[in-house]
Amino acid sequence: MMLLLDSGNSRLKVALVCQDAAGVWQYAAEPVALTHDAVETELPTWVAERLAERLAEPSPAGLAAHVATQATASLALTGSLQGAIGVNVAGPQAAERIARALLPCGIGSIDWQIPGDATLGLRNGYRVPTQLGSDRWMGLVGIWTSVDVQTAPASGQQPRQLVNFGTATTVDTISPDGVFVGGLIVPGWNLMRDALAQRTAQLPTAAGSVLDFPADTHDAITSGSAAAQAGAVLRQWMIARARFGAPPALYITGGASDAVIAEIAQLLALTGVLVPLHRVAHPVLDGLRAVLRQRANHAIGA
Ligand SMILES: Nc1ncnc2c1ncn2[C@@H]1O[C@H](COP(=O)(O)OP(=O)(O)O)[C@@H](O)[C@H]1O
Ligand SMILES: CC(C)(COP(=O)(O)O)[C@@H](O)C(=O)NCCC(=O)O
Repeated sequence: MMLLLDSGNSRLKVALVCQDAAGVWQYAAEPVALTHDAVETELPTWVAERLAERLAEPSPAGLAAHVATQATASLALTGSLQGAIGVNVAGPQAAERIARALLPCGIGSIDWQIPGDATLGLRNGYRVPTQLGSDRWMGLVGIWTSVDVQTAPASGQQPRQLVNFGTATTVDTISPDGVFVGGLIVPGWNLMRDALAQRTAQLPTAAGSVLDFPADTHDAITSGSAAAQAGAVLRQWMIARARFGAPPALYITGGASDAVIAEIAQLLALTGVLVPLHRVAHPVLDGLRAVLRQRANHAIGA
């Protein structure tokens, strides 16, 4: 079993995966999102509980408590974890905290991924490839390779766009021939509203509705933030459609997706083209799964 980590600016997303008979790394449990403040207490417990469930050991709660409080986990647990691979955009302190939290689970080091020129046939068009956020890159690898996305695939001629409504909002485009051609970084849904509340004298932290013609302060801020988020998506979608001559397939992810997805759908409907919005739960973790698979294939010479 391997541990996958997606350390974003707000939350750490974690998954345990194991290889099936076909060599595909499958989720062994539903991935979880933890705040960074909770990593030291909750991460080792979560890992131990999931491992214990998988190994069908008795008293998972007891084992979890053992791992959380002791310097070393039971041999059966630690022995079943082969390692940890991840991406981190939350800074070195977050990485250290995660590494410390995983020591009792038998993880001595984490294989943090950095974007390169190409991964699994997807080419990185960033001017300095390593400057691209590793979560953005791994998310793109995820929608480029994921089995789950094959259920809602882009045709070979279609560009693909991954929109991540996280702490920041990113809107990234893959050309039909497999090049990440660039993308937007926009203040995220909550950052936008927080910035207005913190940097103006009169504006509150808004709790309004998204309306066409907002007529009070809360609705005006909420609608304005949703419009800015959706406007960024629509801009990239229209530009990519013009550039590649085909409507991009849109993949939506991130903690704040629910707040804005209806606004995007409404704006896209105004374009007169039917554009399905594909929700993807864990594109970054999916990308990491694909990287693991590639490594295994290389190891056996496939
Ligand atoms: N139900 C929700 N509605 C709106 N925003 C949410 C909701 N749940 C989480 N968020 C926001 O989503 C962001 C975190 O999402 P996540 O995808 O984990 O981001 P990151 O990868 O940057 O850590 C935060 O800004 C958080 O406030
Ligand atoms: C753009 C991001 C802040 C998004 O982080 P997130 O909201 O997912 O936590 C992150 O991917 C990042 O720090 N990127 C480095 C700069 C770049 O991608 O150009």
